[in-house]
Amino acid sequence: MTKPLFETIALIGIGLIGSSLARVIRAEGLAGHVAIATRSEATLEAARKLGLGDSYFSSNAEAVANADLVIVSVPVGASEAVAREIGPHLKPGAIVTDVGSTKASVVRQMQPHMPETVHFIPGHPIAGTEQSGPEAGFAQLFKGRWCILTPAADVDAQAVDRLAAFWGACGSTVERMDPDHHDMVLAIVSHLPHIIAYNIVGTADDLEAVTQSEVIKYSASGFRDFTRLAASDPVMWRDVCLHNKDAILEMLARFSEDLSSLQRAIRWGDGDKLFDLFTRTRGIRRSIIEAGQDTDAPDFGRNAGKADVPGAAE
Ligand SMILES: NC(=O)C1=CN([C@@H]2O[C@H](COP(=O)(O)OP(=O)(O)OC[C@H]3O[C@@H](n4cnc5c(N)ncnc54)[C@H](O)[C@@H]3O)[C@@H](O)[C@H]2O)C=CC1
Ligand SMILES: O=C(O)C(=O)Cc1ccc(O)cc1
Repeated sequence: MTKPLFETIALIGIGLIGSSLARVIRAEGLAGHVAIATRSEATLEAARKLGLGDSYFSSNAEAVANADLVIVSVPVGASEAVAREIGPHLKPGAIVTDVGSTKASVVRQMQPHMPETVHFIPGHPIAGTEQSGPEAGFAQLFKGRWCILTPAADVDAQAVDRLAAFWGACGSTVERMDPDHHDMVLAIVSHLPHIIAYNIVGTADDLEAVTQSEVIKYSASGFRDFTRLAASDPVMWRDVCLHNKDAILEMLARFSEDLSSLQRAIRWGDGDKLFDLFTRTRGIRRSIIEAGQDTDAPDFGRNAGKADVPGAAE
């Protein structure tokens, strides 16, 4: 039996991401001991029933006391409170990381509470679903996905390599990035799509009063895709919006400008403009699938040009 990557891992927060980590850590033998802490007693009890860890704590501070790796998996708005609690109890030499969907704000919230004796390396697995809670997790969640680490320039390189090796063992490919750059990129590829989904489903719900049950009755797959994203956890996404405010507002401004331009094209019957945009975006979808980034989608890459490929027929 090979030695685990870490003797003790503490998981703070045991929802979708924390419980998926617990499962992959167990499946891959990445820790000798997994300590779990979470805010509510009911969630801690659920984690215990699911057998996700080796020890369970109501106190975040107690859970981290002996840990070599601490992974904070809570809504980004709770990062400061957690860092304040655990800071004085961290073991010297420990690696402290998180999984939050925004990074600059997490650094601002957590860094001041980190003692100099620990290695603080923020992270973000680009992997998730619209589900939340400890029952929703699964060990394969991170497989074939990216994980972005945003360490400060002066962080110990060996500690960063060790954390990268951990994510690699979870099945992810690791990239390093500056926190502000991360926030700008994620604003367009993840945060805006969720905001647009919340908005369109909200608009349709408002229309429901006018159209009675037609919104549900005739909802086509396009609208259904939006409802999946719009079913994502309200606390998590409230916090993402509040904690990546600048980047999201900048991307929303760009988005609104482009939407106005599309609106004009429709109003003035500019079919060429519509056709050109729709052709360009179809190419983007295909290149994502060719790059193997969408495991649920039909494989345009292998079957390109064949008649039975959805969307390929002209
Ligand atoms: N859901 C997703 O698809 C993804 C989420 N993330 C990020 O992962 C983090 C966790 O998200 P999920 O696991 O989806 O959320 P979740 O709602 O499933 O779980 C959050 C957990 O944090 C706990 N918690 C809240 N405040 C706490 C505190 N002060 N101390 C200890 N525990 C506390 C809750 O009890 C719960 O167990 C968030 O920052 C989110 O932005 C990152 C990638 C994907
Ligand atoms: O469910 C989906 O489609 C997602 O986009 C999951 C997701 C949500 C938040 C993240 O920070 C990363 C991934």
